[in-house]
Amino acid sequence: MFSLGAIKIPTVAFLRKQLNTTALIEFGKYIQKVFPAVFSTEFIQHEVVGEYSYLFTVRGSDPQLMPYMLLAHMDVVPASEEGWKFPPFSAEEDEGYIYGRGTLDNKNSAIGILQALEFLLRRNYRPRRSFYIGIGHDEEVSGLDGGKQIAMLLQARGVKLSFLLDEGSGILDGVIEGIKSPVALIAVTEKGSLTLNLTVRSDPGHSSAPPKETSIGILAAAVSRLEKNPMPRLFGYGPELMMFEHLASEFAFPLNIVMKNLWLFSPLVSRIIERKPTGNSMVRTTTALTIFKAGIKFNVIPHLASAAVNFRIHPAQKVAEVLEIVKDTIDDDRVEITVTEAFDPLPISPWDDQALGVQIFRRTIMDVFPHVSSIAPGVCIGNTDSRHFTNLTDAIYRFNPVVLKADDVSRIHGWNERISVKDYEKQVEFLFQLIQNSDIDKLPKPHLSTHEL
Ligand SMILES: CCCCCCCC/C=C\CCCCCCCC(=O)N[C@@H](CCC(N)=O)C(=O)O
Ligand SMILES: [Zn+2]
Ligand SMILES: [Zn+2]
Repeated sequence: MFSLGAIKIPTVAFLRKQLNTTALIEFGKYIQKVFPAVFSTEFIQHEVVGEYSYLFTVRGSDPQLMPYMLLAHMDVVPASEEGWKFPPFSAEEDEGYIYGRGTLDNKNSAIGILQALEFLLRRNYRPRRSFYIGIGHDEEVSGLDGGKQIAMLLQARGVKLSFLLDEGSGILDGVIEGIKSPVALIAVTEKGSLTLNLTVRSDPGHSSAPPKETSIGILAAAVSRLEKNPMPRLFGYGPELMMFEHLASEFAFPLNIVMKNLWLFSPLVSRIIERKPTGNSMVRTTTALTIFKAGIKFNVIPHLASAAVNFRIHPAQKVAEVLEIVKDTIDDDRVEITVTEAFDPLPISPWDDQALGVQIFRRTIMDVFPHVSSIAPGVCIGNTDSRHFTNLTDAIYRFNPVVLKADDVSRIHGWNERISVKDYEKQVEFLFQLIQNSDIDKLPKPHLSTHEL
C-alpha cells in the first residue's frame, strides 16, 4: 500500500534557492518512521547529503560483485489548487487511484524503493551485490545540490557502478499510435536542454504616442518566429531509430514493414508522429516558450520585455547547433540572447547481451509484467538526476516500472497526477524482484520467449 503520508508532504521545488525546506525535513523524518528496518539494519548506512537528500549504502555479502544504484527524488513541481479533482497534496483515493503531486514523479519510486527494501529486510534478506539508493531533494530544479552532490561523494569514494536505474520512461500502453499492447521503454539516453533568456529594450514613454515598434512587439515577433519554425526533423538519426526497430513487430501490416525500414521511411514516419506532442519530442529538438514578462501599466510603454525559451535537444544535435539556428531564426539584433542553462544530450548507454542492467531489467519486467509484449531502448524526453552520474558508470537507464496510458503522460507536471493502487503495488513488486535478480553474478542465458529481446 502506498505510504499516503509521503504525498501529503508538500516538498515543492520552485527554484534552486526556493525549496520548501520544512517539507523536505519532514519527508526525511517520515521515511525514518515508516521504514524502520532500512534505517536500523547493520549492513545499511544512511547519510544525509546536501542537507536534505538521502544516500543509502546497502553492503552486500559478496564484495566481488560490482554495485549498482537506484535513484529517485522526493521533491515535486508546484501544483495549483484549481484544475484538480482532489487537492494535490490530499492523497485522496478514488476508484482505485491515489491522486496527488508526486504520485508518478517521483515519490512512487522514492517510497517504492524503500518499501521493497523494507519488505526484503523483514524477510531477513541480505543481498549479495551491494547497491546504493539515492533520494534527491532538488531534481525538479537541476539536482545540483542533491543528486549531483551524491554523485560527487560516491566519486570521491572511488565508487564505480555496474548500472544505474532512475525515472524517465515507463510501460506505455496506448501511448504510441499503432501499438496496441503495452511496451516497456527503457531510456538509454536523455535529451539535452538549452534555456535562453530573450530581452528587448526600448525607450519607455506615454501610450498615447507609441513608437512603431515596442519592446513587447519586437519580442513577441521573435518568439513567434521560433514557434512557427520548428527545429529540423532528426528522426532516425538518434537512438529513437533503435527504439522503433525494436518495436516494429508490434505494428500491424503495413506499418511493421515501414518501421523495419526506417532508413527509407523515416521522413514519412516523422511527419506522422510529429503531430502529437510526445511524438514530436522524438522527432526533433523541441521549442517551448515558457515565460513572457513585460509591462507594468496599460498607458506606459514598457522599457523591457523578456521571455524564456526552453529547448529539449534531440540526441543527434548539440547545444551550439541549436543556438546557431535560434540566432538565424530570430534574425534581429534588438533581441538580446543569453544562455540560462545548457547541456548536450546524454551519452547512449549500452543495449546488448553484455549489458548486465538491461538483462536484469528484462528478466524482472518479464517476471512482474508478463503482459508486456516488447522491451525496447528509448529516449527520455525530460531530464533526470541520473545525468550527474556519468563519471560513475556508462550504463545509465531511465525506467519507472509503471503502466502509463495515453492521458497519463500529461498528468506528469500537470493536473490530476495519479497512480492506481495496483500499479504502485506492481512497482514495489518490480523493485523487490529487481534487487533479488541483481544478485546474479553472471548474465542469464538469452530468454527464448515471444518477448522482444
Ligand atoms: C512516439 C512516442 C514516444 C513517446 C514517449 C513518451 C514517453 C513518456 C513517458 C514518461 C514521461 C517522461 C517523464 C520524464 C521525466 C522527467 C523528469 C523531470 O521532470 N525532470 C525535469 C528536470 C528539470 C531540471 N532543471 O533538471 C525536467 O525535465 O524538466
Ligand atoms: Zn522526476
Ligand atoms: Zn518532474
